[in-house]
Amino acid sequence: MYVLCVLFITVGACIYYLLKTHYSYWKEKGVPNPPVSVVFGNLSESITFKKSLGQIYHEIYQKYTDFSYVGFYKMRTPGIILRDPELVREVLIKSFNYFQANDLKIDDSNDPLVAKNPFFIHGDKWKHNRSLLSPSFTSKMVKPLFPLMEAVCQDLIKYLEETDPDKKGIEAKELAQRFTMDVVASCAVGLKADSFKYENTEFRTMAERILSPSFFTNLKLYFLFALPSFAKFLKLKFVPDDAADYFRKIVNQTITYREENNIVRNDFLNNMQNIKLSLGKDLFTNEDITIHLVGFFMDGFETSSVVLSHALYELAANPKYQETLKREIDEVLDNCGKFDYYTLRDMDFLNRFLDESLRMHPADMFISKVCTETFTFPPPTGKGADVVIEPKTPIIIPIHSLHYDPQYYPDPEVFDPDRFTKENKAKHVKGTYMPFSDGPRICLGQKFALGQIRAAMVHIVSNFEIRVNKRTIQPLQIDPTSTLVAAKGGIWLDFHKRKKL
Ligand code: HEM
Repeated sequence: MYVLCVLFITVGACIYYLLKTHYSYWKEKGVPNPPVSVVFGNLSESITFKKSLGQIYHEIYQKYTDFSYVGFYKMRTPGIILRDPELVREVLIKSFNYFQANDLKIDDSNDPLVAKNPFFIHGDKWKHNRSLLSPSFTSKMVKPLFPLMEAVCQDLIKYLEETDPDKKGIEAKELAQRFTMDVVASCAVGLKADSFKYENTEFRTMAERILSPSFFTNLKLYFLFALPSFAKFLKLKFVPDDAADYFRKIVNQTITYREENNIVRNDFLNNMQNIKLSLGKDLFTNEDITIHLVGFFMDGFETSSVVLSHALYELAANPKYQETLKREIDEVLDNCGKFDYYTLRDMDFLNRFLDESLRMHPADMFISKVCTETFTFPPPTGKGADVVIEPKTPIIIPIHSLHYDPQYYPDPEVFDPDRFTKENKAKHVKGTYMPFSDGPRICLGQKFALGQIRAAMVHIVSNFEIRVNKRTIQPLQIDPTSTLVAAKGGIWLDFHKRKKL
């Protein structure tokens, strides 16, 4: 018994020593890092969902003010959190080739419908797919989709007119999800998802199986982001089999119907059919089309809902800006008679407002790249030896932290659209504002996303005065269980119909 105890303690001590020495990686390189817990590194509070990964990175960013970057341990893997905007630009733009991969591993054979989504791939495969998709996301291609977005805006207004007569409040994220779901279904594949009419259409149920935040989706995404090897072992996937089969069926049926009836509709599916025609059906198959359609949905639905719901909150919380926007809308209508893609794109106050809302509430608190070839960083204090960054090192770009750093945005908690006047924008330090990221991998769907968000905001403010319902926890707090940014307790708003003059 005595021998067993000694053996047990010795083995335990050895394991502890090995784990502890493993965590000396950054110290040996002269890079500061916060204290670690054995096994989980710096992520232990995220395991229990006490803090999200974004919140943990933000706290580290705020503590190490004298350094251009900080080391940390993603479980046992040494990673880096950038603090210096110049280094952020180095990683995202100037030395893109060394950091071109996102830190997310997808098992192609287990998750075939995300295998070619640009977000998850890199190298030549990424270049090829990005160049195939890019033409579908230019202003010229998004403009014809505007009438489809407007049709959904009409459904949204009708829904708001008929819902919540006793003003218990409408949850803005849920509202925004219905809106973006219908816009994506219509603009991607020509389907009427009817989310404002019915609670559970098949399209909505299947689409929500992919990304809509629930406890299990968040848990699954957490494993995929923080413990990719474990996620692989469990065979976790972004797109469950039934949802994958449903989208395959929709694509095959719609393509067959359009081909047999010579139907040409200005939408994403039509662009994909044109690629199939130019490359040939063996090089670009219906499965490829399904992959890109699901990608459109995965990349665009939840992100746009987050941004729209927070913009609606800021309108409600700042009545004077809401009235300024209403006046701008009235002026545009007086001058042009109606909205179109370009008139909304060029509305000065609307854009300043949205830029500021995206500063305070970027959908992703951070993006995570991974070093693919050995690279050298200057020393984190500016003095001493350069630091060699080895392949496979995760590099965190802390979008939220840069947006809230008072040296770049004074009084960062104050909502102020004037930060984004033309003159003030020119003074921003490069590399400090990036709700859509930057460089060759910058969000492909930015124009589409902003188009639909502007359309919804303008239609809502034309018809309703928005106020914050008392169910909203103010100031907004970040929900630590959510992968993308979400407000704890939800964003509850009242919509009061404006009287027509
Ligand atoms: C307001 C809504 C949106 C926000 C805030 C947003 C933000 C982002 C961010 C931060 C990235 C990461 C870029 C990087 O890895 O450096 C990204 C990538 C991407 N986004 Fe968006 N996005 C939005 C909407 C959309 C929409 C509507 C689509 C398409 C319909 C889309 C398609 C993509 C794609 C394909 C990528 C991967 C690009 C690449 O790696 O080459 N996004 N987005």
